[in-house]
Amino acid sequence: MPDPPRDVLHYPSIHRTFLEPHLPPKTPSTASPYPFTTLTFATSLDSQLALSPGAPTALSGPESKAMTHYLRSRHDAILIGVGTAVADNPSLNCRIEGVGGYGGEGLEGQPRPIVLDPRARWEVNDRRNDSCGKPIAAARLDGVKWYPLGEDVVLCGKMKLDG
Ligand SMILES: NC(=O)C1=CN([C@@H]2O[C@H](COP(=O)(O)OP(=O)(O)OC[C@H]3O[C@@H](n4cnc5c(N)ncnc54)[C@H](O)[C@@H]3O)[C@@H](O)[C@H]2O)C=CC1
Ligand SMILES: Nc1nc(O)c(N)c(N[C@@H]2O[C@H](COP(=O)(O)O)[C@@H](O)[C@H]2O)n1
Repeated sequence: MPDPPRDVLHYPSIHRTFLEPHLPPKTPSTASPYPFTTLTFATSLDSQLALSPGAPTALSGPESKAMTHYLRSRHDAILIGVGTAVADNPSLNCRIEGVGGYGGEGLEGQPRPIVLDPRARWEVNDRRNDSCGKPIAAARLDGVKWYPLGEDVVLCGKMKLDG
């Protein structure tokens, strides 16, 4: 088996046990028509998300970063806004040990990246396709249509753009 990439992250089983009640069930439930959604973000002590608008800022320490990637492994998709896509050019893959590309096979445990981009500001590059191999879906909200930019369609339901 090839060595995992150097940026592989480890998340201890004791922490996984603690998180389990807050995670989507491993067996999908049909009880709700809505997706199981988890909001995750890092803030500074003075409640900032970034040093300034558009400045990529690493706030998480190693344990928190590993937890974020474990959460990614337990969700089907990871959704960000277009400002974040433009500012950070994020990978949006999962780098926890055991997922596809990090000791696992194929795309196992890799979330699908989704960028909410109602005015088509984001210039798509191929970085995310390279990193996790899944097509990217960018959503335009006007007219409640969804425009897939890869081979797949991601259906997230209808959304209304105010104003
Ligand atoms: N520290 C952390 O954990 C994180 C930090 N960030 C940082 O946050 C900053 C960007 O975040 P945001 O300002 O939230 O911008 P954003 O552009 O990432 O997210 C806002 C989203 O809301 C949509 N939107 C705006 N008005 C709307 C409306 N009326 N109806 C429906 N959708 C609407 C926009 O199209 C956009 O997709 C960046 O600097 C990024 O680095 C982003 C994610 C996590
Ligand atoms: N968990 C967390 N900690 C931070 O300090 C952050 N700045 C973020 N930002 C979010 O993660 C994205 C970067 O993802 P990749 O590591 O490139 O895959 C970034 O775009 C924000 O959504 N998160």
